[in-house]
Amino acid sequence: MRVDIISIFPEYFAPLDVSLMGKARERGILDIRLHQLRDWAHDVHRTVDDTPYGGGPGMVMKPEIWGEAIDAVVGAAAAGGEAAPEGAVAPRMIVPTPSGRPFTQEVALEYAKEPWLLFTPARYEGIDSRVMAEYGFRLRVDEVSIGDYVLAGGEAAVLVMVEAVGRLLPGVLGNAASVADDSFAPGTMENLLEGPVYTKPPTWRGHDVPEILLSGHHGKIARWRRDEALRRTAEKRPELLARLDPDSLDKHDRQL
Ligand SMILES: COc1cccc(Cn2ccc3ccc(-c4cc(N)[nH]n4)cc32)c1
Repeated sequence: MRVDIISIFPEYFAPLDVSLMGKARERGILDIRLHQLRDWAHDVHRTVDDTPYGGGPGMVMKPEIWGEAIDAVVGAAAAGGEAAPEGAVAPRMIVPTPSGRPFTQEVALEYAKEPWLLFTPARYEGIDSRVMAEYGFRLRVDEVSIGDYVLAGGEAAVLVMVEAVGRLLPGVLGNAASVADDSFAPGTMENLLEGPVYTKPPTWRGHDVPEILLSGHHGKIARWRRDEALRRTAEKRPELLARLDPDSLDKHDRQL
């Protein structure tokens, strides 16, 4: 998967050089390319923002700069300037914003199927809306929110999304099963929160690991883990239980 990120703070993405994402880049599973938006600002101060039409606080990011940057990044492939990933003529353009559709595991799975993503994290009060209109159809623009709180810009949201999507790509996680066991992943534990996890020592500062986990009885362990997931979900995210397929709950589940 190719990932292009256009930002006035490309240094914000240094974390993508380390850990799982860093290894995925080294192994060629992820091809992440960073672009400094100001490289397409031609005035001496490399200005990327201006005052909002209609007045109001803050500044808005200028459409011309974004248009030139996106055309350069996307056009280079479309113009045959370089091999587009897996024949993709154009990327999916993803715009982080507080007013977007919720970014969920389902959306991460949707993005993980794309050969090429273009992230356009903004600053100030956002990007002139005509940019999303200009590329809406051709780049299948998706405006997404990573949560109901307001960040200072889109870069942190891009870090979150690249990690959530990157870990789903084949070969990135050592233990492929762990993706299938994710909370919110389709399958037996879907839409349930993770239960508690333990490792050695069996006792630590007077806290014992639940006996069942030391029993070696895999059927009972699986049952205990599902019970804990159901309990934790009922306690912390009851609304997720309402989304569960009733047929996926057995007699034992219903007794909890
Ligand atoms: C656009 O409307 C805004 C209103 C007030 C402040 C800001 C700040 N800001 C600028 C660019 C930007 C990109 C994403 C986010 C963001 C995403 C989520 N889930 N929270 N916050 C916030 C951003 C924007």
